[in-house]
Amino acid sequence: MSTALEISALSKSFAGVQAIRDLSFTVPKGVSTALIGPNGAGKTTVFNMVSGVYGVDAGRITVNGVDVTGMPSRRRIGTGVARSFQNVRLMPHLSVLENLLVGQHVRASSLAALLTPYRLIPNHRWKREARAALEESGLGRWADETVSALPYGVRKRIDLVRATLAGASLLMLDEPAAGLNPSETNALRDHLKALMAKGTTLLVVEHDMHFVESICQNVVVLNFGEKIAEGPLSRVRQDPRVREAYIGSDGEA
Ligand SMILES: Nc1ncnc2c1ncn2[C@@H]1O[C@H](COP(=O)(O)OP(=O)(O)OP(=O)(O)O)[C@@H](O)[C@H]1O
Repeated sequence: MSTALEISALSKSFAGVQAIRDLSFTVPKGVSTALIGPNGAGKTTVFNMVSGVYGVDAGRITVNGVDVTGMPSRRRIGTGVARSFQNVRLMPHLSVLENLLVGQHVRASSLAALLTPYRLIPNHRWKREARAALEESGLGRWADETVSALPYGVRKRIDLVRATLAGASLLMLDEPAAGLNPSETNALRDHLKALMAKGTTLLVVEHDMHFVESICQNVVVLNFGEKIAEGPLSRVRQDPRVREAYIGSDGEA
């Protein structure tokens, strides 16, 4: 089975604090995976290294077979990885469609393509694709609405459409269910399942274990920057090291 993400012997410290220590794990294509662990375990640091926000002190990161370890953040999208942040990063004063078109620019193959005035071309290919992706996700009716006017759960899902339109086959989600009400959580879950059915692999940091269980086939557990367990959630939550790590933390495993 080919791999969407391979992390090998990764380490990172900040001013003497070892945030990640000799971490290795693999996300096979099609096996959506959750990175879990108590607060401060190092989950966000891993996300930041995979997306290129932080450099690594040691180790290697491979996305879809391409070594991205020293690659600038903006070039990593070309390898098929995209990240959705906990706080949705859409431009609030633009319409949904405009936000998606801004995201599409990362796909521009040349300066000429980048400068194409898509606003002046009513049926620009990117516009058609963006509308089709919104329709497919059941979000078509919001296409021309200003983002700031939309409910949070809808914005969150538009952010997913943005990431996948930009060509992501490995989608990293930072606490996707945080701040959503139950019906928004269900809509998000359905949306993610539809993306997975189309071949997207997820890497998720999430504290809601019911949500993790419903979308991830595998979990990797971190504690103090080290991997302490790996496997299906049902098995991992029985692991004595995992149970011990969560005692005294406000998390739930
Ligand atoms: N930019 C930074 N500067 C200094 N220390 C940092 C930085 N980023 C993370 N750390 C430290 O690295 C460790 C891991 O933090 P990280 O945010 O990755 O954990 P986490 O598992 O994502 O936690 P949470 O569940 O609370 O978000 C912590 O000790 C944290 O204080």
